[in-house]
Amino acid sequence: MSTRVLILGSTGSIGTQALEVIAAHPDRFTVVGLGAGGAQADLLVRQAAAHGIPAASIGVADATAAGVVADALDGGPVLSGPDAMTALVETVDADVVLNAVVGSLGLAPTLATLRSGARLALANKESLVAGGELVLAAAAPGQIVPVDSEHSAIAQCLRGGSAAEVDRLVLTASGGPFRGFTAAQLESVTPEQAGRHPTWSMGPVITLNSATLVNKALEVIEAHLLFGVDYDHIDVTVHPQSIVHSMVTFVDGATIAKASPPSMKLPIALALGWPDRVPGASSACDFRAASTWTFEPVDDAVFPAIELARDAGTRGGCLTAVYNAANEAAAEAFFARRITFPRITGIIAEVLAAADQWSGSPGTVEEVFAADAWARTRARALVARVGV
Ligand SMILES: NC(=O)C1=CN([C@@H]2O[C@H](COP(=O)(O)OP(=O)(O)OC[C@H]3O[C@@H](n4cnc5c(N)ncnc54)[C@H](OP(=O)(O)O)[C@@H]3O)[C@@H](O)[C@H]2O)C=CC1
Ligand SMILES: CC(=O)[C@@H](O)[C@H](O)COP(=O)(O)O
Ligand SMILES: [Mn+2]
Repeated sequence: MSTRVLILGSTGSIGTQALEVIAAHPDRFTVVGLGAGGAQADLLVRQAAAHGIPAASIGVADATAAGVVADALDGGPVLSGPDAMTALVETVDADVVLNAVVGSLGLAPTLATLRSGARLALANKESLVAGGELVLAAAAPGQIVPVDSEHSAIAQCLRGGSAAEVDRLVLTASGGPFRGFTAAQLESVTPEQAGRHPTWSMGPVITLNSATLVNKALEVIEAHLLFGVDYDHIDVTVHPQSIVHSMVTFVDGATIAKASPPSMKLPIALALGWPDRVPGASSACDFRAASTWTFEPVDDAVFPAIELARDAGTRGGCLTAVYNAANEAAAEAFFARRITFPRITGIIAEVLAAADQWSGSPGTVEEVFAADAWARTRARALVARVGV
């Protein structure tokens, strides 16, 4: 039977690649619903037409764009407004929900998916980082399948093994466009430079997060939550080729690595079809040709994002939500050229330093939203105070 897939964030980098995977495997997957923000209404309309999605199974956050989409489809209203993704999850019967929206606004749809019983193919790492233990508590065993390439790699390395055998998780990082830069050089880098990722083509926010190494920082928290491994047993190594997507070192000294050329189609297809692999999802490494893989330590003095995340994660509670929200606000300010690149992590550090009241475990999702809102307000105040 075909797996029914609901895609949140269908117009983005992950969403469009997921639709290509599904179109290439019509025998295995069927799209049953689409959701997006509304910035690309034309694309959403084309996707709906191509996959035969009725208006009732479409969600658009922006109300004006929702009207445009509904008019173009000529089939009645679409779900709209800030809760449209959650409403979509609650309305559309799906076996798998791919959460590929960007930012912690993905938290409510993540929780709605877990409530629905569908498998959550999770690209939106921010929802797990923000929701933390609350998300884990809402999930049935195995209900969350990671799409993020590193976590997909680790899940593959762990197949068939027992948790007691794991010694360390090793996340690989490309190092981003500013690998090897000094702190002084980072002072003058631009959003355009930060947008040129050396190995991956992705949406603008995760591309900037890769440049600051905040992406890797979020991924350390994501790995801690998904695999239950302590922060001091999670390493990050810079691997500029982005061929080894992550590794697991076991108690007997063995390290298992997962390697493939950099393409998100493999982890997307695997998460949609989990636990089965989808033949031809990506090309494979060609070991008949010479190649070189290198690994080097992170320069934590120049790129403090990962250490800040370890600290926030270890302090616990809502501080990972605070970390993420401070970053989202600071990234917005960097895109608007209101702050310099190093101020992004500077602001995260300052917000976290003042965030002791958020170190308790959240009892409800409203507490997470409150921590997120507090951190954004605080970060924006720092932006306004300092400027470029
Ligand atoms: N791209 C990649 O290779 C990888 C991405 N990820 C993660 O996947 C997620 C998506 O990343 P990516 O695809 O690159 O991002 P993009 O910016 O390319 O796409 C974001 C998607 O989210 C939608 N969106 C924006 N705001 C809202 C909203 N308020 N409600 C509903 N949908 C909204 C956008 O719709 P629209 O633009 O039409 O308004 C778009 O479809 C992120 O969490 C990222 O960290 C993880 C690993 C790899
Ligand atoms: C493809 C993917 O999973 C991204 O999260 C990727 O890892 C970003 O590259 P960096 O290693 O530069 O953060
Ligand atoms: Mn990743």
